[in-house]
Amino acid sequence: MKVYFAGSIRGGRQDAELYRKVIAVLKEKHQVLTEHVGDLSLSTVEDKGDKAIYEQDTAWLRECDVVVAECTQVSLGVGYELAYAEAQGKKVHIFYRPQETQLFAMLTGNKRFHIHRYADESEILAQVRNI
Ligand SMILES: O=c1[nH]c(=O)n([C@H]2C[C@H](O)[C@@H](COP(=O)(O)O)O2)cc1CO
Repeated sequence: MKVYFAGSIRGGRQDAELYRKVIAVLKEKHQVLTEHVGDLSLSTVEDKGDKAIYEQDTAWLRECDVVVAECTQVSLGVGYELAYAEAQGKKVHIFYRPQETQLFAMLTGNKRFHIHRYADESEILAQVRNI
């Protein structure tokens, strides 16, 4: 499948190393369209231009088969992507660590989203292997 992985960039890069590992697991079976989200050297300031980022990412959201989002680190960009994916009728998996954040009702209350709670890295990697 073509996977759109969503994770915080300008919202904060505290989990960037985890995103990299999740993407590596996804790549064992799937094509990941957004590998840059797990790039530890990714700049959070505009380089290729925000318009280009928006146009590329929304094109990938239309192209993908499934969206996988890690939402522990709050990101408006990821929230926007989730709503865009829902409007496109895409399957959406959302992962978060409940011990660190109370996820938003607009996500956990949406029965079209598949919500996965996990405690640590080994748990999310095992869950992602089942996608
Ligand atoms: O440089 C970027 N490249 C990019 O692809 N994005 C997309 C992919 C991420 O899943 C999401 C992160 O949003 P934010 O930057 O608001 O945390 O937005 C976001 C940015 C920066 O906002």
